[in-house]
Amino acid sequence: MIKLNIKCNSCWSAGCGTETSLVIFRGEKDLKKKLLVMSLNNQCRRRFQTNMAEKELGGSHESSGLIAKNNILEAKEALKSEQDEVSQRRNSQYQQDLKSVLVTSVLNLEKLDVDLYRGTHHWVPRTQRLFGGQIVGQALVAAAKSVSDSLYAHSLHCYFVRAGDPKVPVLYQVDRTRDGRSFTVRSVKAIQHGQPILICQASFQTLQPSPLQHQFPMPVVPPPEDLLTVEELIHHYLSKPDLAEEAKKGLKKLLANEVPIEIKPVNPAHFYRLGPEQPRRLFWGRARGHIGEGNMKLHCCVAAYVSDYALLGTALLPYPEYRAKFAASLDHSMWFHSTFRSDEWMLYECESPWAGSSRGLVQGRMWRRDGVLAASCSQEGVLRVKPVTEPSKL
Ligand SMILES: CC(C)(COP(=O)(O)OP(=O)(O)OC[C@H]1O[C@@H](n2cnc3c(N)ncnc32)[C@H](O)[C@@H]1OP(=O)(O)O)[C@@H](O)C(=O)NCCC(=O)NCCSC(=O)CC(=O)O
Repeated sequence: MIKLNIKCNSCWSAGCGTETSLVIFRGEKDLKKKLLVMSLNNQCRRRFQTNMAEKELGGSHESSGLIAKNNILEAKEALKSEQDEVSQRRNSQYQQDLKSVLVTSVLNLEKLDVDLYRGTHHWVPRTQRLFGGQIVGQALVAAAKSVSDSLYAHSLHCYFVRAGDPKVPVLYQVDRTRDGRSFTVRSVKAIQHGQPILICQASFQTLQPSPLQHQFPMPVVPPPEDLLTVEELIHHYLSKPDLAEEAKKGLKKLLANEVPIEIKPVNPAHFYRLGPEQPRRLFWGRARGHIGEGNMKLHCCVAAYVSDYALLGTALLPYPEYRAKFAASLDHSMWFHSTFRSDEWMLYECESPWAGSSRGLVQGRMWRRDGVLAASCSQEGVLRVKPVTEPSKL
C-alpha cells in the first residue's frame, strides 16, 4: 500500500492549507493517477503547488521521496481526459435517468380508494424480503397524501412486524388520527396477504420559526467528488487477481443490483468490513436521477428510503469474525430537521452505540453538504450471527 500526502500551498482560496492523505493499493498506477487527479480537481478546485511525499506503508514497493513534476503534468493531462469522460458519462446518464426512479416508480403510489394506496417494488435486497426503507418511504408518501401542502413531515415511528413479500404489492391504509393547529398525525398500516407488515405513525407540522436553534457540527470528511462510488470500488476489487471465487460472485451480484441510490463510502474499508472497526461508518448518498426543488415532503420520503440503507450493518463492524445469518430491522424512527434535496449529495453518518441480546441499536444523521443537519434516525434490528470460516479476501 502507498500513502500519498498531498499539501496545497497555493490554491485560490486564501489560507486553505488543505492537506489530505490518500491510501492507494500498490501497483495500481491508474487508480493512483485517478485519485491524484480527483484530488487536484476537487480538493481545492484550483491549481496546486504540490508537495507530495510518497511513502511506503508496507509490502515490497520501493519508491519513496517526492513525486516528479512531470507526474503532475501527466496527472493534469489525465484530468482533462477524465473530465471529458465524466461529462460524456453524465450526459448519457442524464438522458436515461432524467427523473429519479424513486419518484416515477417506487414512491409513486396508486390510489385505490380514499386513504388506500398500492405500492410496487423496484429493488429487492438479497435477503428476498422487502427493503425496509422502501416500506417506510411508501408509508410516508401515503400519510403525506392526506395532509395539506402547508405541512411538513417532521417525524415518523415504525415497527416492521412481518417480512415483506417481494412477489405481491403492498397496500397502505391511512388513518387520519388527528388534525391540530400545529401538528397533524397519521397512522399507516402496510398490508400484504391481509396482514400488517409495518405499522407507522407519522407527524407533520406547520413551519414555526424559533429562537432555539442548535445542532452538532458535521464530521469533517472528503467531499464526494474525491471519492469512488460503490460500483467503481467493486470494479476495483474485482480486478484483484487473488480474489476468492465466492467473493467475486458476491460482488458481481452486488453490481447487478439496481439500487436507486448512489453511494460513495468515505472509508471503503469500513463500508466493506475489511477488519475490526469502531461501529461507525460514513458515506455520501443521493437519489439517482433528478427530483428537483420544491416538494419537501417528497424529499423526506426519499430520505426515509435512503436512511435504511446500510444502517443496521454498522452494528456488525466490530465483529469481522462473524457474519449475519439473519439480520432485519425491527423498528425505524426518523426526525426531519431542515429543508434538503435528496437528489443532492448528503453525508450519512451511521453509528451503533449498543448491541446485545441478538439485537443492535443504530443511529444515523444525514448532513447537507453545507453542514446543516437535515435528518436523524434511529433503528433497532435483530442480528443473529455465525462465525466466519474464511477471512475476507477483498
Ligand atoms: C423480526 C421478525 C422475524 C420476528 O422474529 P420472530 O423470531 O419473532 O419471528 P419468527 O418466530 O417467525 O421467526 C423468524 C425466524 O427466526 C427464527 N428464530 C426465531 N427465534 C429464534 C431464536 N431465538 N434463535 C434462532 N432463530 C430464531 C425462526 O425459526 C424463523 O426462522 P425460519 O424463517 O428459518 O423459520 C419479524 O418481526 C419480521 O420479520 N419483521 C420484519 C423485519 C423486516 O422485514 N425488516 C425490514 C427489512 S430489513 C432491512 O431493510 C434492513 C437491512 O436489511 O439492513
